[in-house]
Amino acid sequence: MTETPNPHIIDADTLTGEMHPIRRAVLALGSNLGERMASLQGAVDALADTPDVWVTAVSSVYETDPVDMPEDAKQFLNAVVLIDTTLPAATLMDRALAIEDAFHRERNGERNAPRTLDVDLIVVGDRRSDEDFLRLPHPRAAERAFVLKPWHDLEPDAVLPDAGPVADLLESADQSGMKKREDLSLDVQ
Ligand SMILES: Nc1ncnc2c1ncn2[C@@H]1O[C@H](COP(=O)(O)OP(=O)(O)OP(=O)(O)O)[C@@H](O)[C@H]1O
Ligand SMILES: Nc1nc2c(c(=O)[nH]1)N=C(CO)CN2
Repeated sequence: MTETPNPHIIDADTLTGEMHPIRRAVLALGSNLGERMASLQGAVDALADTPDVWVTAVSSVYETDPVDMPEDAKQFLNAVVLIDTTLPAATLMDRALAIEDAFHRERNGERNAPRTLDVDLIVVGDRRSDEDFLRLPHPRAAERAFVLKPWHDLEPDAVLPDAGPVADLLESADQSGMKKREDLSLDVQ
């Protein structure tokens, strides 16, 4: 499937018209509604099926207390996926939103609403962006244990640009309310 970059954003790569370099990206997945594992596995499969995206690692699955959500919000399953990609970051964002939509993600305009599937771009190579449509690095990743812990499991030496080593961020983050689900795992095709 060929995808068109979001017309509202002109990626630096798009302007050059050159072959895109391969970049590593870190994506965070979350689900707290419906068939949570099916949604997370579906997201991994959809990423793996995306042309010019190669899934290189998938973390363990963590069950986590909802953070900054309504009191009656249900527990999340969270995981992190590492990919290599030649897609421009804006195209990857479009793809992430399309994958969320495919899993019946309903948007009511509220941030932090319960969701069948959330696909967040945490970092995409050294790409920086400060648009509403795409902020990179993800502005709230540095304090989210549900992102940092599975990422750290996969890449103990990872660094979140502008924030610091993931290991240090994780030490400062609130890790209560999250536990590894040893009985669950995500497959990579
Ligand atoms: N790095 C990013 N990853 C995912 N979505 C992003 C990113 N930067 C900007 N967005 C935009 O944010 C919107 C999605 O917001 P959403 O409702 O999923 O927020 P949220 O998941 O509730 O909160 P949070 O952004 O804190 O995870 C989309 O329109 C998307 O284009
Ligand atoms: N535990 C947990 N809490 C959240 C999550 C999430 O994925 N897991 N996502 C949010 C908005 O993206 C807000 N709060």
